[in-house]
Formats: sequence, structure tokens, C-alpha cells
Amino acid sequence: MDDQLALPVGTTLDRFIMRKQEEFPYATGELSQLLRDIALAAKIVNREINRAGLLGITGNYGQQNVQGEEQQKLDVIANIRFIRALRNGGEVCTIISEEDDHVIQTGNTEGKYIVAMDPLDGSSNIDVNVAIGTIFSVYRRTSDASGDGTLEDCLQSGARQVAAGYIIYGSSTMLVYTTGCGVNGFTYEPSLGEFFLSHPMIMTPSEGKIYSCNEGNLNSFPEGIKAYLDYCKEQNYTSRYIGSLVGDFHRNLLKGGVYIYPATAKAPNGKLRLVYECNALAMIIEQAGGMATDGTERILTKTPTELHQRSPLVIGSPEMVEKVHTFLAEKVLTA
Ligand SMILES: O=P(O)(O)OC[C@H]1O[C@](O)(COP(=O)(O)O)[C@@H](O)[C@@H]1O
Repeated sequence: MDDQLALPVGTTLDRFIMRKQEEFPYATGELSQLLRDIALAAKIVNREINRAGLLGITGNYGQQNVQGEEQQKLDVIANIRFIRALRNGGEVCTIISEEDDHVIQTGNTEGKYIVAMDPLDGSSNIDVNVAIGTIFSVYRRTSDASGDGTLEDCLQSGARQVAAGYIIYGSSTMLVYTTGCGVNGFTYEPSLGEFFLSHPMIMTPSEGKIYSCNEGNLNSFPEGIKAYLDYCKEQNYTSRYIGSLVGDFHRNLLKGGVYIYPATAKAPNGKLRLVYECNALAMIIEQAGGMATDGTERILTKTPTELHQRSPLVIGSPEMVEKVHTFLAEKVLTA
């Protein structure tokens, strides 16, 4: 964790990015510009979300995405806005999006970066005014920087991320990200159109009392997860699950807790997507002193073979994730 440059709360995102770049003498400024492009798209999407009910942009878009999920109008709008900002910025050659079957070549053939994103996470909550989010991962391309990004560029393990983050559109809008030197959170001030540093160097508590999972799927959970949930109830832990990964993750990051989306009968590989949901949050939680696994393997060491592949996810306070592992291992042994 770099503590050389602890910038004060209230520092603008732009200034923070610039000052952090100065710590890397060989930095070219391209990643900094990419982060600014993401912040710009976040401001635009935030505005659309806030006005959605007035502009008639709530509800279904009338088509399904590659996951077979009904696309919401705001899913499509957020996707367009982030793609446009990244394309216009010029730093990104290829984008992977939850809303697109195939990779998106931006035409920035000199662009050094790949972005994987879930433009709007928590789709089931969009129309009911519950926190939703955007999740993003940034990779440096491994192919020559003269042409479109390759599939190999897009299927790198999470450990190769150069930056990762999310935007939460909740009671306030925040951008939380890491470039591998700690996790910082910025709160959006709409009247000034600026993100300001509000949560410097976030560390998650090693232990917590909150567990988050959809117990509606309990009957098809692995025995180890069922046993862990019983343990949580014996410990009088609190159950909190809003059904938006970003919202549940953000709460648990700050307060301490564990989010679990295991393999189920309905989703034998879990529901969440490794490349643009799990990897980014795994980098954030590890930078904040927490853990992220699929129940056994560290998320960041998994090398994806498909763009939209799913993975079980256990993420949060390290002692709680370890406890889940203990119960999973025990049940495997006694099965
Ligand atoms: O309704 P379920 O099965 O509990 O799933 C909820 C989970 O699925 C998600 O909605 C998946 O994300 P999308 O909304 O982007 O498809 C997560 O945000 C959330 O944690």
C-alpha cells in the first residue's frame, strides 16, 4: 500500500489521479485519461438514472442479452454511454461488456488498454430505486499495440488487472477504485459535477457480522454453505441482501461482512460473471485486506476461457471467507 502520498479528503478525483500518476516516473498518462473517461461516463449515467422515471427510460428494452436476461432500457443506455466515452478517449482498443455477446473493437488500434465492464449491475433493482452500480476492470493488452485487441487480450486472469473499480448509484453516487496501490472512494457532488475524495485508503474489517446471499435458493446450496448460514444464525449475525452485487459488496466492504453467491442447481457455476463482475471486486477486496474465492480457488488466479463465463463467489472480510472455506471443506470430507 502506498502511503507516501496521502491526499486529503475533499481532493478532486482529477487532482488525485494526476498526483498519483506523478508517483510513476514512466507513466504516460493514458491510464489516467482512461480513468477520467470512466468518471465522465459515470456522471452521465448517474444523471440518466436519477431522471429515468421522468424520461420514460425505466422498464424492459424488449430484447435479451447473451445471458438470456431481459435487458432494461438503462442497461442499454449505460452500455452505450460507457462505450462512447472509452471509444472517444482513445486509450482503449477493446471492450468486453455484459450487454454484448462479442468483444467491442473501438477502432483505437493504438490503444494499450482493454476494459471489461458490467455497465449496470443489479438490473432487477433499476426500477425500484434500490442501489445499482457499474463494475469495471482494466488490463494492458498483451498483443502488439497496432490493431484490434485479441481474444487472448480479453481472457487474462484477474491478477493481471492494472485497475479495477465500481460506481455505486445509491443514496449518494460514489466511485471506488484501485490501481494496485490501495482502494480510494470518491463521492459525487452533482451541483459541481465533481467527484471528491471521501473514503481514502479503505480497509475492510477482518471480521464482520453481516452475511449476504439469496437464501431463496437455500435448498440448492452446497451443504457447506447451508452449514455456514446456520453458523451465522447461531452467531446472531445480520442478514443483508439487496440483490445488487455492487450495493451488497460496498456495504460489506465498509462495515465488514461476507457476500456469497454459490453454485446452485439453477446455476451450477454460480450466477456472477468472472471477467466483468468477480475480477474487479476481487482486486478491490484484496487491496482492502479482504479475500475473494470461488469457495476454494482465489478468484484472481482463475484464467477465463470464455468472455461470459460464470463463477461462484465468496467475497469479503478475510476471517469470514476463511470460515466459509472451513465449512465447505468439512462437508466435502463428511459427504
Ligand atoms: O436475484 P439473484 O439470483 O439473487 O441475483 C442477484 C445478483 O445478480 C446480479 O443482479 C447480477 O448482475 P446483473 O444485474 O448485472 O445481471 C447481481 O447484482 C446480484 O447480486
